[in-house]
Amino acid sequence: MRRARPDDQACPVSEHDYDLIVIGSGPGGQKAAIAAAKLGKRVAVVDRQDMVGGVCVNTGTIPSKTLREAVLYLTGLNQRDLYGASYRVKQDITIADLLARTQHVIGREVQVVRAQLLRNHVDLLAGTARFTDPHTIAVEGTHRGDRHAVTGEKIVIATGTRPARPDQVDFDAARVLDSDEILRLEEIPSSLVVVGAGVIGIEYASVFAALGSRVTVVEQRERMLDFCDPEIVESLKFHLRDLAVTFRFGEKVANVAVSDNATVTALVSGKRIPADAVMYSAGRQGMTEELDLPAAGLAADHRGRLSVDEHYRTPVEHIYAVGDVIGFPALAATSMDQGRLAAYHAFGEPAHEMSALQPIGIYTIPEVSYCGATEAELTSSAVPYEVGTARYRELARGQIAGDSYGMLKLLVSTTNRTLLGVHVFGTGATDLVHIGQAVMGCGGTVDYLVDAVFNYPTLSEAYKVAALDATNKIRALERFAT
Ligand SMILES: Cc1cc2nc3c(=O)[nH]c(=O)nc-3n(C[C@H](O)[C@H](O)[C@H](O)COP(=O)(O)OP(=O)(O)OC[C@H]3O[C@@H](n4cnc5c(N)ncnc54)[C@H](O)[C@@H]3O)c2cc1C
Ligand SMILES: NC(=O)c1ccc[n+]([C@@H]2O[C@H](COP(=O)([O-])OP(=O)(O)OC[C@H]3O[C@@H](n4cnc5c(N)ncnc54)[C@H](O)[C@@H]3O)[C@@H](O)[C@H]2O)c1
Repeated sequence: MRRARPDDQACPVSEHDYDLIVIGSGPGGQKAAIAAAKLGKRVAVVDRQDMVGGVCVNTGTIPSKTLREAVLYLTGLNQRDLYGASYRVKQDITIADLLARTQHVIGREVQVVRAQLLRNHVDLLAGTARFTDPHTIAVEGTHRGDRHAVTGEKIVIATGTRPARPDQVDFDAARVLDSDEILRLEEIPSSLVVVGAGVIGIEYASVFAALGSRVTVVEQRERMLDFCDPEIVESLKFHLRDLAVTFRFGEKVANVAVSDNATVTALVSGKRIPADAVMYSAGRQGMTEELDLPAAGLAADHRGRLSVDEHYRTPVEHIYAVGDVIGFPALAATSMDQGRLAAYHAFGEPAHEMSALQPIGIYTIPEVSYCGATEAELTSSAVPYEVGTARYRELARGQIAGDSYGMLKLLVSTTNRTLLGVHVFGTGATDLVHIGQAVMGCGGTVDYLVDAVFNYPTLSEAYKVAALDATNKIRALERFAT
C-alpha cells in the first residue's frame, strides 16, 4: 500500500504507510490532504466511491446552489420586474430539467476534486474508514471481503454530518425526505412542508416557492435566522410570503402521516398540514458512528461531534478533526481553512490562525449576506454606530438588473469611523459582501468608501452611496455637538 513519493529518498523511513490519512473527502479533508502533500508528505484520503467531494459536492452546497441557479433561470423570476409577472423561460419545468444541470455540475466538481488529489500524489482509498487502533484505519469497500488496513502517523477526521432524523417520523425517500435526499423527488411538489427554518430549510423553501410550490415552513423557535440583521430577515420573510410561503413559528411537528399520494403533518398545537411532500431540515448530526472512536481513544458528544483545541487537535495528539464534524460554523469555506491549518500544524509548518472576520452567505431568493457585527451586537456591547443605507432601486445597475428590493447597509463607528459591519440583501449579495470584508480586514474607515471611485453602473456603487449616507448622518451629529 505504501506509495513512494518522488522525494522519498530525502525523507526518513516511516513506520507507517502514510504520513497523513484523511477520513472524508469534503472541503476540510481535501484541503488537509493537499496542504500536507504540498509539504512533501505521503497522504491518503478515504471516502466512499460515490461521495468523492463530500456532502458539499454530492448532496449539500453544490447541488442546492445549482438547483437555485437552474430555478432562477428557468422560471425567469429575476426578470419579471422587467418583462412582467407572466415571464417564464420554460413553461412546464420538470425535475429532469433541474436535475440535468445539477448532475452536470456535480459530475464536473467530482472530476476537479479527483484531479487535484491525483496531481498532488494523494491516494484516494474507496471505502468506509474505521479505527482499529489510534494509528490504524480499516477501509471497508462496497464489495464483500473488500477490506484492508492502512496506518498513518497523523490522522485528520473530516467526516462531516448527516441530517438529524427524529425517531417518530418514517422517512421513505419519496414523500418524507431529509435535505440530503431532496434531489430524489420524482416530481416538483405542488405543496411542500419544510420542517426547520435554519439556513438549509429557508434556502430550499425559497427555491421550491420560486418553482410555484405552496410551501409551509414549520419552526419550533419564534424567529428564523436570528444571527442576521432583523431588518433584512423581515425583508426576506416579506418576499417569501409574496411567493406563497406560510410560516408557522413556535410550532413543533408531532408526526407525519403518509398515503400513496399525499402527506399530512400534524403539529403539537393540533394543526394539520396536507402537502405532497415533507422535507426535514431540522439540524445535522456528526458522522462519527462508523469510526469506532473508542478504538482511537476518542469519544463524540450527543450530536456526534468531536471537540478540538485551537489547532484542530483532538485529545489524542496525532488525530485532528476539521469541518462540520467539529460543529460551528459548519461552512464549506471555514472547513477548507481548518483542513489546511490542521495539516500545517501536524507537520510543523508555521501559519496564521484563521481570521475572525468571516462572511455569512445565505442563498435564499433573494440572497442575504453579511460580515462583521450586527446592530444587535453593537447595541448590547454599547458600541456607538451610525447606519448608512443604499437601495438598489436608486442605483442604475439595480434598475438594469430589475432588482427593486435589494439593499446594502453599512454599520460605521461614530467614534473612529471604522467599518464595523456590512449587511446585504438582494442580487449578488454573497459576492458584494467581500468589499466590506476587505475594508474591515484592513481596519479601513468609511472615508475610504466615500473617496473610492467605483465602476458605473455597478451594484458595488452601493458601498459609496451607503458610505455617503453614513457620513452625512455622522456630520449632522458632529455639527450638533460643536
Ligand atoms: C443543503 C446544504 C447546503 C449547504 N450550503 C452551503 C453553502 O451555501 N455555503 C457553505 O459554505 N456551506 C454550505 N453547506 C455546508 C457545507 O456543505 C459543509 O460545511 C461542508 O460540506 C463541510 O465539509 P466537511 O469537510 O466537513 O465534509 P463533508 O462535505 O460533510 O463531507 C464529509 C465526507 O466524509 C465522508 N465520510 C463520513 N464518514 C466516513 C467514514 N467513516 N469513512 C470514509 N468517509 C467518511 C462522507 O462520505 C463525506 O463524503 C451546506 C450544507 C447542506 C447540507
Ligand atoms: N448558505 C450557507 O452557508 C449554508 C446553507 C445551508 C446549510 N449550511 C450549514 O448547514 C448547517 C445545518 O443547517 P440546518 O438548517 O439543517 O440546521 P439548523 O440547526 O441551523 O436549523 C435547524 C432548525 O430546525 C428547527 N427544528 C428542529 N427540530 C424541529 C421540529 N421538530 N419542528 C420544527 N422545527 C424544528 C430548529 O429550531 C432550527 O431552527 C448550518 O448550521 C449551516 O452552517 C450553510
